[in-house]
Amino acid sequence: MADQAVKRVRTRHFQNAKEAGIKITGLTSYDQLTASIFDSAGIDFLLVGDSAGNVVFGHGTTLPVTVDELIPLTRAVAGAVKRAFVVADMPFGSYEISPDEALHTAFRFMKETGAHAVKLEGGVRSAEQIRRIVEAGIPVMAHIGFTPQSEHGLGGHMIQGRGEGAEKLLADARAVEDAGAFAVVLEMVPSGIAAQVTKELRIPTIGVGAGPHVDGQLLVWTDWAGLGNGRVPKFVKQYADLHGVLTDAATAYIADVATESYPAAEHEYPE
Ligand SMILES: Nc1nc(=O)c2c([nH]1)NC[C@@H]1CN(c3ccc(C(=O)N[C@@H](CCC(=O)O)C(=O)O)cc3)CN21
Ligand SMILES: CC(C)C(=O)C(=O)O
Ligand SMILES: [Mg+2]
Repeated sequence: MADQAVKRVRTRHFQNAKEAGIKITGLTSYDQLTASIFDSAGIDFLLVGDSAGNVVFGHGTTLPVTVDELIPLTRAVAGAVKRAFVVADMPFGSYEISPDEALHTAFRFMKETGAHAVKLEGGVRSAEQIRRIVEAGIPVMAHIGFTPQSEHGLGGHMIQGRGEGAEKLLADARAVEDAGAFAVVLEMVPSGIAAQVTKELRIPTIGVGAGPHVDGQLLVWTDWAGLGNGRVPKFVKQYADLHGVLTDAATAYIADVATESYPAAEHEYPE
């Protein structure tokens, strides 16, 4: 019985962590195996990101990803964790039209997946959506700075919040806090402005390429584990070389099968 008493991470733990100066850690996950590994290791939250468009489905951007595609992935992750807080990323085209549309999409994720919160992109422009979802009792993680769903509008993978952009970033940060977001992702912003936003807000800031002076960090797990083809954004630290490990394993397997080294006696069923 005792080991069933793993205390789940909840929104108040994000707030408490900020107040206590304890860093929050997050990774993306899209399947039950990685979710279970990261959860057991003690990660605080898992984001089922629309970055699945890049890393699961092989699109060049997140734009083609649909709610129907993310729901089964999110259900797999939410079903695998004992402690981690699971955030469902709302994809491009599933919340922008109106607060009603945003709430409808958030309801789908909450009812059909077991996620604990939703995330959507945009500051001032998404504030009414955030407010509506929060009023329905669903926690919202906001996402400002570089917002990948707007990459064509922003002109590429551009650092946000520099120069004149600092005021816009601060306005976006204040807007999502006022709208009731429990945390905010700051993506690809200079460390100084991220530090300023972090100091000004009561809610925790989660950095993705925002330097160390934020309340938590988040990375796309396949970048972090070196599973991709080597091209990762500057802000990524690769903690493993899964691309190399799996390449070596596949090469060895192909050679073993060719030479009948695999299967060996221990892999055969007796007559
Ligand atoms: N695998 C993956 N990792 C991510 O971090 C990520 C996704 N996919 N998909 C959704 C968004 C898109 N993001 C990205 C994608 C590319 C860069 C990038 O290549 N940045 C370059 C500089 C800009 C450029 O030349 O395009 C860098 O070196 O930081 C950054 C963020 C972050 N998110
Ligand atoms: C990069 C993070 C913030 C994200 O939105 C995603 O993985 O989709
Ligand atoms: Mg995303």
